[in-house]
Amino acid sequence: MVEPLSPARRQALPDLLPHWSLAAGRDALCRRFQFRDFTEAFGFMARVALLAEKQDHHPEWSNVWNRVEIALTTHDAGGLSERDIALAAAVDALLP
Ligand SMILES: C[C@H](O)[C@H](O)[C@H]1CNC2=NC(N)=NC(=O)C2=N1
Repeated sequence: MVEPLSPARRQALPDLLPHWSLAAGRDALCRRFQFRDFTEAFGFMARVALLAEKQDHHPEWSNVWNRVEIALTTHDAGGLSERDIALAAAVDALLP
């Protein structure tokens, strides 16, 4: 079991992760990414996959050609946890 995100950290989310928003109807952080083409989008996904394995925390995501949508939530916590913040920040750091 993983600790759910504290109310204070939850309140800080917009400052901590300004590019991510709370999903409608579920406790998840989401962000859409757009790239030049499929090769770039898939290259990004490959890098995120390596991060996910390193952090043992895995995204829910979809890809349509040059677009990637990521949702982060912690199944073991039944909602957001610090693991989602850590992975979102690491994903952001991949981008220029
Ligand atoms: C056993 C393994 O550590 C867990 O199942 C991990 C793997 N990746 C995970 N990813 C996500 N998003 N949530 C989890 O609760 C989770 N748990």
